[in-house]
Amino acid sequence: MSVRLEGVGLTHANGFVALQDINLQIAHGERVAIIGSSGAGKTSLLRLLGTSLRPGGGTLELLGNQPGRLRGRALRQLRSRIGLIHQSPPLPPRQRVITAVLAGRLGQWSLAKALLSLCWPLDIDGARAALAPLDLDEKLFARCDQLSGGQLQRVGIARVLYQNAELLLADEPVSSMDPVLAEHTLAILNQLASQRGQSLIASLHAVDLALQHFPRVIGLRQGQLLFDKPSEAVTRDDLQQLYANQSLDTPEAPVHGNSPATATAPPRCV
Ligand SMILES: Nc1ncnc2c1ncn2[C@@H]1O[C@H](COP(=O)(O)OP(=O)(O)OP(=O)(O)O)[C@@H](O)[C@H]1O
Repeated sequence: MSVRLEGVGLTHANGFVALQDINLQIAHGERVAIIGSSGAGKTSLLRLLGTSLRPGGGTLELLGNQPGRLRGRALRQLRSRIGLIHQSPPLPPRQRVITAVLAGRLGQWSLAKALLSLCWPLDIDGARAALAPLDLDEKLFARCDQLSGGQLQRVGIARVLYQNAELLLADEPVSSMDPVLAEHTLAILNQLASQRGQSLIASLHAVDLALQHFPRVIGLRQGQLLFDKPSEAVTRDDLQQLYANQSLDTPEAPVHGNSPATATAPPRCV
C-alpha cells in the first residue's frame, strides 16, 4: 500500500477538528482526486500524508512506514520518497528555475552535492527534461520572480517530476492556470505518474477535471469521507450532497462549535 489510514483524526493546534475517523487505502500506482468544498479538510489531509502534520489518533502508514515512529534520517528518507506539489510553490523569488527544479532531489543527494547544486546546477539536461513536457523548458534559466502564477505551479510540478518520488501529493496543482492549460497539465501529470507507476493524490476544486483525469474520487465533507468510489460511479446526488452548503442554506450562520461535526447549521424552522 502507498497510503493506509485507519481511524485517523486531526486536530489543529488551536483545537479545530479538521479530520475525523478517516479510513482509506491507496495502492501503489493509484491516482486519486480529493474533492470537497472550501474548508472540508483537503489540504489538512494532504499535509498529514506529507508528514508536515501528525494525526491526533488512529494509524497512518505511508509507503510501508508509520511516520510517527520515525525520527531523523529515517524520517528524511521517507520524505524524500514523497513529492509535494503546492498550490503556491514556496520558491525563493530570486532563484533560477533550473535550481528550483534540481532542488527536487536535494533530499536524495549528499550534503556536498546538494550544496554544490544550489551554487552550480549539476544536471541541466535532467531539469530541462522535467520542464519539457510542461512546455516550460525555455524558462530554464529564468528567475522565479519573472514567472506567472501558472508558470510557477508548473515549475513546482517539474520539481516533483525530477524528484521522481513514489507518492505524489498535489494540493490544487492547476488552480492558477487557464482552463486549457489546467487540462493539459493535469493530463501530463497523470500520464507521467501512470507511466512511472507513481501514486498520485490531488485535491481539486474543478470537479470536471477530477472526474475526467482520475480513476478514483474521494469526496470530503466537514472533515469526513462522504464517498470514495470510481470516478464513473460518482453521481449528481453525490456531488449535490458534497457541496450542499449548510451555512449558506440557512438564514443564520452557526455561532457555536468549531469542529466540522459540530459546526453544522441549526435545523431550519419551516
Ligand atoms: N493551521 C490551522 N490551524 C487551525 N485551523 C486550521 C489550520 N489549517 C486549516 N484549518 C481549518 O481546518 C479546516 C480545513 O482546512 P483545509 O485547509 O484542510 O480545507 P480545504 O478543504 O483544503 O479548503 P480549501 O479548498 O479552501 O483550500 C478549515 O476550517 C480551516 O479553517
